Amino acid sequence: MGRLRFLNAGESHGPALTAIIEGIPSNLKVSSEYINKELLRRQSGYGRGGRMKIEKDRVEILSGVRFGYTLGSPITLMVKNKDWENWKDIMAVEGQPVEKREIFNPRPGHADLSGGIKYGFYDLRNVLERASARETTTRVAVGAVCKQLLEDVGIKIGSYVVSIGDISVRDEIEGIPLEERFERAEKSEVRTPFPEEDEKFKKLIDLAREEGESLGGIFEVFATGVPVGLGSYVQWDRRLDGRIAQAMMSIQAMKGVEIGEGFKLAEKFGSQAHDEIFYDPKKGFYHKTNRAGGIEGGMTNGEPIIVRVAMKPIPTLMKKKSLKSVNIKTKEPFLAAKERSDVTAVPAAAVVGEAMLAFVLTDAILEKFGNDNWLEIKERIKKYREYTRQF
Ligand SMILES: Cc1cc2nc3c(=O)[nH]c(=O)nc-3n(C[C@H](O)[C@H](O)[C@H](O)COP(=O)(O)O)c2cc1C
Ligand SMILES: C=C(O[C@@H]1CC(C(=O)O)=C[C@@H](OP(=O)(O)O)[C@H]1O)C(=O)O
Repeated sequence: MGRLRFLNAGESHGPALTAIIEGIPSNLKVSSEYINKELLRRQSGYGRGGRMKIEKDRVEILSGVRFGYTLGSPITLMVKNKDWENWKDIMAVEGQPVEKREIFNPRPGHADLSGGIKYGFYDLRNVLERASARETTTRVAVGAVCKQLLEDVGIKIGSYVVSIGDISVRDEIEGIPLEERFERAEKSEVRTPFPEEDEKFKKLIDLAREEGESLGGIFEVFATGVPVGLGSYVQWDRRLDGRIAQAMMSIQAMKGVEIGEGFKLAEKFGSQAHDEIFYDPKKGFYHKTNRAGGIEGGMTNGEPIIVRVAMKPIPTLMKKKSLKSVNIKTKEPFLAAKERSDVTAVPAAAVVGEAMLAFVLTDAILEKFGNDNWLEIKERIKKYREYTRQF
């Protein structure tokens, strides 16, 4: 909605993934080390498949930065696909493939069939290469640039996993501060705030793997230190909750988004559903509850933003649990199965969710406080925070 935008490009097994971000102001300190840490976080998490053993994602900054500071010009980020070496002949970027390995078998739960029909391909690799969640690598790189901007003005973004399959810690997280949930999740192999309970989740994931099954789950992403008044109520497409929901739903396999208490609010009486307003001469207006998840009327209300996202189970299944499908050439039925896939990727998806929230919030910050020079913008944010306290 604002001026910030990014495009990414790249096929899952192509030579590299790239992203161009435009609209990041000048004079912001950014480091590739920070980006690489985020890329590593996205690659980890129990339940990932063989591909993650091959890739060691590292960013190369190709434009828009000099001496560690942004120029205000487009920033190009590139991550090479190590797996490309193994797929060169199949991907055949130029000319005829040396090895022709076409895919005529569409997998249920993927873009394969609709994508083939829509774009007129019988080789479904032409669809799956771009529909793959591999591209979320560069979303995380973009998000890492945005996070560096946000952190410079005291806005922190984090996430943690709430459930995988039918095991949930949703009730257990009540009462634990958001930042603590995040810190604890960073020590967990499945990214829940309870690393001591990892075995329970790992057992379920192992069982799913043995059965040729896959799992989905739920994660939460939050932002603290957010000023009041990002986004707007004046037009549908300026509403911040709508923008966040779109950003989350755009991640492969995400099927539901809630802000704050979300669907639970629907069951409550009004008197239990809203956040009462209080005033303190030192800190200004505040709330004692945060059922709204930090957003009212399409705008931030100064409380932490809390977003809950549901991911469906990974659609690629192993032989034992193959799903029925039909070959697009022969029209013969077959059982969809592959030899390599993640069993679950909820922990990784949470990191992608952080990146998407970082992007939407950076966009909203720049929309409200200006676009050109970060040093100027930072001053404005400081003054605005003071004004908010005194309002
Ligand atoms: C981080 C991440 C990793 C994923 N890994 C796999 C995978 O290994 N195998 C697979 O079939 N789908 C995987 N997916 C899910 C598919 O990309 C997704 O289900 C598919 O594109 C269709 O999703 P849609 O219906 O939401 O568009 C992954 C998704 C994410 C976010
Ligand atoms: C490569 C990544 O995720 C991939 C997402 C994905 C899919 O279909 O979405 C399928 C798998 O890739 P492959 O078919 O090469 O085994 C995952 O590994 C990644 O997250 O970096």
